[in-house]
Amino acid sequence: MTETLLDRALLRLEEAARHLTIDQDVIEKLKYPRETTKVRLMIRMDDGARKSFLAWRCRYDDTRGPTKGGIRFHPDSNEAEVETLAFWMTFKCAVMNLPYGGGKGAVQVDPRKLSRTELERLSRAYVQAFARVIGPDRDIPAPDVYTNSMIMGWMADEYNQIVGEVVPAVITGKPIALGGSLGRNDATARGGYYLVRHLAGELALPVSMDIVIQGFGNAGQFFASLAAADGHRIVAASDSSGAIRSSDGLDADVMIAAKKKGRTLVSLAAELGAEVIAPDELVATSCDLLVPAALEDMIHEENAAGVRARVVLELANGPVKPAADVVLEGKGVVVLPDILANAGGVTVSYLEWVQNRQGYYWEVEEIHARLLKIIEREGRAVWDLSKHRQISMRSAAYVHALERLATAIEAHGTQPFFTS
Ligand SMILES: NC(=O)c1ccc[n+]([C@@H]2O[C@H](COP(=O)([O-])OP(=O)(O)OC[C@H]3O[C@@H](n4cnc5c(N)ncnc54)[C@H](O)[C@@H]3O)[C@@H](O)[C@H]2O)c1
Repeated sequence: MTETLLDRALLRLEEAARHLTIDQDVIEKLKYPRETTKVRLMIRMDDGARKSFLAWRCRYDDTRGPTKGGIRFHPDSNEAEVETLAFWMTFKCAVMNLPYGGGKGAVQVDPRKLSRTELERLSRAYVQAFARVIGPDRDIPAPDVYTNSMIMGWMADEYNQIVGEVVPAVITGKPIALGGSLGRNDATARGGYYLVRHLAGELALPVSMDIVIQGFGNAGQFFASLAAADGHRIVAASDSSGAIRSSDGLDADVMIAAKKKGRTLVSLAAELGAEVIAPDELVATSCDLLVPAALEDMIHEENAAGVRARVVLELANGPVKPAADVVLEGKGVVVLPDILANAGGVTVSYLEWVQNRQGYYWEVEEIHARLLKIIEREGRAVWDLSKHRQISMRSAAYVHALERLATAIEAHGTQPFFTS
């Protein structure tokens, strides 16, 4: 049988369990998703035709609280990917000590081929189908790849219409006008940036870093902007059209402005005085920090040996395959793992949910300060654990999360069905 993405993700759980004395019941509970709902969404296209799209929502584990996780619109989305992303969310929320379990959703669609009205109908159809699955105390979606605050706004509105009341806490990553939080748009990148800054001394990173960014979307662009503002250099970057490189540094503002106009990075090469390179050359570019911010499995057995970075910051979910992890560890490259490195997004989503429930909204400085405090506290704990046990940062992050999950699973108790 071929190994799925979820099989590979579960290797991390087994690895972490070896470092802890935990009941086998805990592993049995975390090995499988609690529920995955699959539906076929039917929408009316602009030309009057009906078209259907497969969609899923997975609630992987809700031991520590309502399930939480984004909704992805992507042509390659599938059930195994949704369940794996939900598994990662379970551990991510536990690493950050957020009172949530893990969930995830997806629609198998290329949203770039839909008109705005078709996209809105599809987003509303998703909520119609999953209205009984989601809820502010049950399962709370958010944006992910190729979804954004506008889509979350439509989804929140649809939910409100179905239940007949205003329930902003059902979804995070909403527009500010509908109860979204200040500081949510750049939270994933900011969390990763705060983490690198906090551990820079331990990681022996220079004051001015050379940075390579793979995937120049939401997370990648905000990371570039934060890093450039502090005087670091972006020496290479890529999007789905290809990769560009310049040892003199690429202008982050120019790239971001061009991406907003729908241009590709490759089309900018001449203007930026950059060369166009192959995707694997990007990964092999000499730098201090490599930031994968695209999709899963982008650093694999074939290209891992070429990595010439001191540190890898996983802004994407699952960008380094387990086999590549082994190669990187052998080369002395430190990987700051996704469940910690990109947890800034769900952390500020949590702050958005808190604000929705309390009905009082914080200034952006308050959001940044709270994010900083949480990421530094948990980042430091994972770093100390990794040094203390002589294990990778990834294993340490999983151990840190698994301890919390195990405590919660045990605290729930077991119903004595078979006792006399
Ligand atoms: N946005 C968030 O809050 C958030 C939070 C946590 C994790 N993440 C993860 O970060 C990653 C990126 O998410 P995002 O929200 O920035 O998505 P996005 O859709 O805004 O950006 C993805 C980018 O990756 C690029 N890309 C796609 N295929 C590529 C390829 N083969 N090579 C190079 N680039 C490629 C796309 O062109 C796009 O620029 C995903 O793994 C996502 O799960 C995002």
